Amino acid sequence: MYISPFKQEREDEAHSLKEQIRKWWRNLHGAVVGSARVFRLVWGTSPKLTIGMALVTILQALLPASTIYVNKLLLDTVEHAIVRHSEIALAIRTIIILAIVQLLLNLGGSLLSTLMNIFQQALQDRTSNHVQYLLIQHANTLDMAFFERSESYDKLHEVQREALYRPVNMISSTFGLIRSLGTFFSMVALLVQLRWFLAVLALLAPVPAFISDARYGWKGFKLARSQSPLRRMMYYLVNLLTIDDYHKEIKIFSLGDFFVARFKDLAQRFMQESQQLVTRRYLAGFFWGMLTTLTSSGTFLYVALEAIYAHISIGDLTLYTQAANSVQSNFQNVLSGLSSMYENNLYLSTLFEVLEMKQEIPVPAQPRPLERPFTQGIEFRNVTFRYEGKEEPALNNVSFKLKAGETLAIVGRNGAGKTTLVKLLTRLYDPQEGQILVNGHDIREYDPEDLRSEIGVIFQDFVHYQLNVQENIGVGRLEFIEDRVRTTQAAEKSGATEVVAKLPHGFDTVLGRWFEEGHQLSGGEWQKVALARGFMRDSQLLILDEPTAALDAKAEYDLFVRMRELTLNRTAIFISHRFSTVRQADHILVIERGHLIEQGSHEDLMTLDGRYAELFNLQALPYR
Ligand SMILES: Nc1ncnc2c1ncn2[C@@H]1O[C@H](COP(=O)(O)OP(=O)(O)OP(=O)(O)O)[C@@H](O)[C@H]1O
Repeated sequence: MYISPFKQEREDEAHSLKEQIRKWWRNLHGAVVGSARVFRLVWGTSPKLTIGMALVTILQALLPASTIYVNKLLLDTVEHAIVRHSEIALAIRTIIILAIVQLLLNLGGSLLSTLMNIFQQALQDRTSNHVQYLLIQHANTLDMAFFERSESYDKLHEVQREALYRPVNMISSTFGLIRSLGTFFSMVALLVQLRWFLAVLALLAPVPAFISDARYGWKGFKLARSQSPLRRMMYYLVNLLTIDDYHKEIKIFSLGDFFVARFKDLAQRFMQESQQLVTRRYLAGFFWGMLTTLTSSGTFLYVALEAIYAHISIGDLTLYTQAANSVQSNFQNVLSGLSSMYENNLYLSTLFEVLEMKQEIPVPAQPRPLERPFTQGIEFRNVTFRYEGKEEPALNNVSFKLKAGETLAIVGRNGAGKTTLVKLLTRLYDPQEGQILVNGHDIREYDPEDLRSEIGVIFQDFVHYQLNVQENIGVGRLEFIEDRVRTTQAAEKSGATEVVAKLPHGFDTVLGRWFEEGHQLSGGEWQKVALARGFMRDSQLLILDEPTAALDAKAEYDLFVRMRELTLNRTAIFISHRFSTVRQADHILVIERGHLIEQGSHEDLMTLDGRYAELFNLQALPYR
């Protein structure tokens, strides 16, 4: 059967209209539910300020109708006095009283808007701090996998950009809505007394403008979402050019202009897309707004004619025109309040989405306590792990055992899967297949926090905390963050003592360049400080991911002399590309593209004459 494309289009339109209405309803419902959630959030920030705002709103709602009514009374009194000269004295007294009431109402109005500004600003600051607090507190409970998804960054970025001010916006639009509704109904009551049909007209005129505005609000949100990666890239470029860590390389490779040009390019694209939408939004607003203006002018003309024919008084005329204008503008406020609630709700739904995300690594209901000391070491049983979105496993069917108190070295080329093994052992991820046992039990039986507290890890890309040395080392064990004796001991173990000795305020020197009087360290010095952090813990398992990569030959030698003592009776794992380090381990794993291809002691592996022997000889070659 042939279906005319036009008919099809109309059917599509009808279908989409139905869909649209359904969507509208859903969105309106969402906005109301959303506003309840936001209200709880803002209330949680400051109940007093929220109540203050609510009270001011109610008073503000009733003010315009009162002012207009007093105006009417004033004009009617004047008209009476002009017509009937005999009652002039009484009229003057009434006018003075009414003028005082009007003055008080005006002063009251200014006072209320001043109070509103104060409450709103105070609530705004508190709420954005509160939201930021909730956000970092929640982010702290999320897993590594969450932080590795680009859409997580988009959402976090959107939340940081929008969700800090939107809750108070939402509340003020809700209160604004209540205020407009209050004023609106009081005005309608005034208006209906005179001519009901003008009230209806005033009601209907702003509807198209509202529909158009809400539609553009939705489009704006969709655009902001789709532009999120673009914005993040811009943000990243700003970071590249403003953070000291990157500056050196950018200067030497003369990359500055290149990145600035890229930023400019992106900014232009970004501006073009969003400006087009903003222009269309305001033009549509202007166009539909004209309808309201026309209605308002028509009303005025009609009422003026009614006054000329003496169907209504002069007081009625002013009441009528002011009330009609006010009904229109307040109805428009109600509708745009709804549309802005809806828009705010879209952005805030991302905040709640992030806040509702749950930790994916399951924690057992009744975790098994970890024994001290470990008696059974570590075992990987047929462990296979794939990163999200990757086909090839980063670790494929890996099995090995390590006795308690032994040292293990892991070698392999870049990207072989060494760090991944450590991440699995510390439960930053769970393997898809196989089991990891610590002290004879699957690590999933332990509380991840307990497990991690028994492990001291220093990753290859450790954090350069822009804090003082004491804290940089102390964060290794928070309960002793201020304990100078312990941090000094840890620094001795890692070789950081000589670094500290050179600093102007010793342990109290702030490291890095971000804060005032910050002192920058060299790569190897930072590594010694980070290592000290690892030694702060009296953990049963020490893991060092390329601990000597940034150390000079003497520092590396010293560290390993100490390491023997330090790891005595303690299980230790280190990842290293330096075979002088690796050969000292009790057990060595050779990993290649996720597979464990060889394992044993240095002597075993040299006798085997396989990949380990090949790599070892390759590294030894230049020294022969
Ligand atoms: N977060 C991640 N998401 C997806 N893939 C990852 C992630 N981290 C690592 N990979 C991939 O997993 C593989 C193993 O990475 P891993 O970091 O374990 O290697 P590595 O042996 O420690 O390398 P290197 O010696 O360079 O530090 C690599 O192919 C890497 O691209």
